Amino acid sequence: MKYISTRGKAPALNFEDVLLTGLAPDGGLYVPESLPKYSKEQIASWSSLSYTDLAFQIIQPFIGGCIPDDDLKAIIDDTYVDFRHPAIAPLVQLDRNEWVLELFQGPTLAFKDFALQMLGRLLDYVLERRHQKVVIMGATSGDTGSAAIQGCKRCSNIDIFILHPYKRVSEVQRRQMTTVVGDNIHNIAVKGHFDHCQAMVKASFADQSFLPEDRQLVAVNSINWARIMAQIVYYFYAAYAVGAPDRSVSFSVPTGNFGDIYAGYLAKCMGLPIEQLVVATNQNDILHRFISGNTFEKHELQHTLSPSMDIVVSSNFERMLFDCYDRDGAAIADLMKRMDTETVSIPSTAFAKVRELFDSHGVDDEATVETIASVYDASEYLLDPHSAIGVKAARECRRDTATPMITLATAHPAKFPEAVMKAGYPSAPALPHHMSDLFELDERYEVVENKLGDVHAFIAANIRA
Ligand SMILES: Cc1ncc(COP(=O)(O)O)c(C=O)c1O
Ligand SMILES: N[C@@H](CCOP(=O)(O)O)C(=O)O
Repeated sequence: MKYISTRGKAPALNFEDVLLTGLAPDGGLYVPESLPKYSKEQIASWSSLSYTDLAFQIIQPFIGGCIPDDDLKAIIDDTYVDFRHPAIAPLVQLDRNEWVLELFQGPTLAFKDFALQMLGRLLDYVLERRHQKVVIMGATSGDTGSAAIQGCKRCSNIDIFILHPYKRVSEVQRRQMTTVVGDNIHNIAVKGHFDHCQAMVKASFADQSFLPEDRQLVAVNSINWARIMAQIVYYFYAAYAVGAPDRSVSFSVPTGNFGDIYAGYLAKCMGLPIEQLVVATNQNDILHRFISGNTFEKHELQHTLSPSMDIVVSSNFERMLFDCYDRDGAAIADLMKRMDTETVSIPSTAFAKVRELFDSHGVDDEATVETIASVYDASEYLLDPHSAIGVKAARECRRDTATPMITLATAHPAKFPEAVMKAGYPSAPALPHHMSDLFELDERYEVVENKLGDVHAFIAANIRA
């Protein structure tokens, strides 16, 4: 298996090299040169596998022989041992043919754990084998950061630097990052918003001269292909539970950086019968506006009750557009440049493909709170604000009620007490037992101006020899 850049000008890499990078040198994102495609019979043959056995079947072809099968199996098994539910990704029924897939049963209470607990183990394995040390630089709106720190904290070959927007993540999210002790772990609170943090990470891949000569940057954001790969698995797993592949299934996905829903799109390309893929956004609705009207226009970032999705520029949309442009790297490079500075529409043939693949809906704070309240009233099920956006969008976009509609519940409500209490829930939802001392632990983080030079200086001063 080889990986190529969406901008067509970078050398193809194998899995191990793609794991140890972020953006391609031409500024693009790596994608598999070709995807494995499975028949209905092949997909049916995996329907009774455990989560980890299914993960092995889905992931193994993407590794392209870089990791022996037995070692890969051990990594996958170990990844999910700390998940609190035996099903790993349990499905909960809200109504007739309406479900939520709980992706928050991992150690840091968000869907990011599915990929980042695996990424940490994959990196540890590969770096030990290569006797190599790397620097991780990641941007977070709250959830990627804690999952990445949790996944990488024991890796002696990694120094990890996580940038979060100062005062713009929930207190639980901040403490999940800043209370983890380790001289290889650094939290940087940038006086800006998530897009500033993400832009700094991307710019750093283009010029790594701030690092010592023997180090390279590795991404933990979903620009890293390995993140996407691990997220494909739960689409298959959930679909089996509601009758696939004999029956089609639809998914609604709370969307920010477009990584999670892109994994769903890949599952569909691999043969899973997916009827609808609903892109559910908050008020930062650039994707909803684009999908519904073919106008890509950046608005100012808005701070919402679903802060993890307070994102303007969605990294992974480029991977999607690459396919809609028949994998024309030069055209994507030009489009991306224009999307940076102008309002853009894409040619009707490419847009028709986008429309065929996705439905979308934008949900404001008021509707988010209403959805949390109405679902709780109807079924005593407490949604976090991001998952509530998914449920609301699913209800708005659903084409038929005969097809099961699964909303990805991307975070635990205890991470976002403000939104949940606005919806009438009487108190802050309890944190799971393993986090019960979160508010008693000391925090450590550095507040830094929104300047790339200041961030680089902090990183350079804190990399271990
Ligand atoms: C809780 C939560 N839900 C949804 C999302 C959106 O996922 P994606 O960025 O993969 O679109 C994020 C982060 O981006 C998140 O943290
Ligand atoms: N919501 C994310 C933002 C970063 O997205 P990623 O999936 O590209 O890492 C977060 O919680 O940090």
